[in-house]
Amino acid sequence: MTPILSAREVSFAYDGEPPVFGGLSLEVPEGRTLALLGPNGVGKTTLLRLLTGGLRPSRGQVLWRGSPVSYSRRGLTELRTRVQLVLQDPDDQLFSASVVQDVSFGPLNLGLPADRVRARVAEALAAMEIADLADRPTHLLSFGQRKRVAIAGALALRPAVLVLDEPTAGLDPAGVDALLATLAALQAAGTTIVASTHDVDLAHRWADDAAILAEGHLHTGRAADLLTDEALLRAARLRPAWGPAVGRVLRRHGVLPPGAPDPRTPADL
Ligand SMILES: Nc1ncnc2c1ncn2[C@@H]1O[C@H](COP(=O)(O)OP(=O)(O)OP(=O)(O)O)[C@@H](O)[C@H]1O
Repeated sequence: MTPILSAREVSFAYDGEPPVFGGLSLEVPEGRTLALLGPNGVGKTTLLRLLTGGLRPSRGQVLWRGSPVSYSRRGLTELRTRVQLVLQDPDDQLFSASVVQDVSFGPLNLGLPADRVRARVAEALAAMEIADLADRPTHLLSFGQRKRVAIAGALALRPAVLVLDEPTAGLDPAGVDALLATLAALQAAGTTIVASTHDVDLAHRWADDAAILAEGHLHTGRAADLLTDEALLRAARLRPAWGPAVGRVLRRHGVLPPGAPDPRTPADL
């Protein structure tokens, strides 16, 4: 099946800087969740910006449903109505006076009528559990609250692909659980989700597929396989996931039958 979004042999360098990476390829299958992992500064944000049209590859192509993305104003507008990037720092994303104004911005920009904008905003605020913040000035909110507002702003556009740069950084544990529940509901409704993270446990718990960027190479595969590859995780300065480590010990002691899957959470265990 043609991936919904892909990068083919993509290279990128910021102006006057050495290349961040060269010749990376990635396929994002429709309807699945993909976690992007790798050490600080390896180029995860850069890759996410390339996939969402914010940056243009120096070489190679980004493809939407198998067709190269057009970097014309129209091509980029089309891409961005389908693919939404939520930045790591909400302050790079939020600029309106109140929460409701910020979350309304995208749908209003699409030219939707006021009642549909209101419905989408209410739905996005409810999904991120911030309906009570609707009329608050954005700049007075906490970091985690602003992060949820930024995600709600993307959800209000009902993208086919939601791309999140370190979405759980700065959220409290209940906030992480709420976000994962929202992402699960979005995936059940058909949304494809890509998220970068340094948290291998989270990726193991959440993602179908994984991509690990380390030492200039992008390793891709099923999350269950990639996130149990200890040598690769070490090269990417990542800690092995909790679930596979526990699974290995339990198998060694005969508590878990050989073919049984690793636990993903303590509740699973
Ligand atoms: N606007 C920019 N101009 C020049 N260099 C940049 C710019 N943005 C990022 N870089 C450089 O590009 C490289 C990749 O940065 P990027 O933010 O993509 O990494 P990352 O993997 O997301 O890191 P982190 O895990 O710390 O968020 C880094 O060396 C960074 O210094």
